[in-house]
Amino acid sequence: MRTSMLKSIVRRSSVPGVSSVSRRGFASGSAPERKVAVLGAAGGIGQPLSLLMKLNPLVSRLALYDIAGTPGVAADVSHINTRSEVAGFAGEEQLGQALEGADVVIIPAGVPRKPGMTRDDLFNINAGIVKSLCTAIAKYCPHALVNMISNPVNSTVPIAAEVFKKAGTYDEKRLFGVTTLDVVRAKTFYAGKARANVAGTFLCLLPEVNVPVVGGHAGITILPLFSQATPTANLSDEEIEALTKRTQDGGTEVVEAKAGKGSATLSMAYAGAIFADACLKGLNGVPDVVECSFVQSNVTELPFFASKVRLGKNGVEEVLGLGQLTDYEKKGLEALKPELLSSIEKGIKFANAN
Ligand SMILES: NC(=O)c1ccc[n+]([C@@H]2O[C@H](COP(=O)([O-])OP(=O)(O)OC[C@H]3O[C@@H](n4cnc5c(N)ncnc54)[C@H](O)[C@@H]3O)[C@@H](O)[C@H]2O)c1
Ligand SMILES: O=C(O)C[C@H](O)C(=O)O
Repeated sequence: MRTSMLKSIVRRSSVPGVSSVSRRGFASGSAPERKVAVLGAAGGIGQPLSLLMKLNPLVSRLALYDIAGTPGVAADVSHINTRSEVAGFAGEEQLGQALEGADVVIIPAGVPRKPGMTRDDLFNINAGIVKSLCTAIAKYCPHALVNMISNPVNSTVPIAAEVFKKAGTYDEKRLFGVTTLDVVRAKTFYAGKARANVAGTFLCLLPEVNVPVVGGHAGITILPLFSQATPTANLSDEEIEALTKRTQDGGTEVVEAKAGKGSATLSMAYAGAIFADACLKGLNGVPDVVECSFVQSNVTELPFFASKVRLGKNGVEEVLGLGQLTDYEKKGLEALKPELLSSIEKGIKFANAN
């Protein structure tokens, strides 16, 4: 009775990008056991992200960790009648337990921006938080796929890589900077201009919008490739420029609208849930799972770079190239490199100095 009820709820789940796996071949009952840990689970992103991961039929165990507040979040989320068992962990002494056996660790821990700040202004606080969390990941779940959300992503991912290298656990295939929100924004803004269907549905015959976003995750380092957007649309240079700028400034648009009460949380939770779902699908052997992510890369001369990545049973299966760029995009690519490199180097230096 309980199992059939649960299956029907999972089938009915309508979170875009989350329920599709059960549609694509894994009945909830046959999906492998997967533990997901959310670090920073009591925060603005952490809470809705925990909810979305609870709705994901691919998750069998959900560990919610924060410095405080997680028992309440876990109790609340655990009453939702979906597959996963939920446990809350609060305080450093419980971090190991939260991480043990995790297949995917999602990190939205750290302070958000206020108006007037850049993401790099968060470095001083968030670098230390990420470093200590990654030290624990190296100890308790060295093979987990790590989805880094904490800003500045352009630096926190290199910090994580250095921590894992020092611990002897680094596997470049398992470390991801989550840039999915840039893609989500680019799709939304493009669909508005191109009058396309913003997200695929069963009932709509129009193709779903897709826009690759490459580079990094801050200001001009965010480079949407609207020349590769699908479905194609006949947009003017001015329209492409405006779309590019709006995508690059999407985070700031939310920070200013929230007027001191933080940055994007709900859209980020949605984006984080899509990316974690893609990681789980890859681990489970679903073919052709491709998402943009900030990973160790040879696509440019920079050691880390966001581009399309094929996900598989070991994490990154293939880092895909940039494809054909327009002159405008080539200019954007060259312009972003110095800033992105300096953020990467700042992260590496921090991890090795402290
Ligand atoms: N990658 C992206 O696209 C993206 C998008 C939005 C926000 N962010 C970033 O995500 C981070 C979190 O944003 P938010 O709005 O959820 O902030 P928030 O302040 O609402 O929540 C952060 C949570 O992290 C927790 N935390 C702090 N130190 C911790 C530690 N050592 N271990 C575990 N948890 C800890 C806090 O207790 C809090 O609950 C920020 O750095 C923000 O800039 C990234
Ligand atoms: O803008 C921020 O500070 C948060 C996040 O990186 C975003 O893009 O919304």
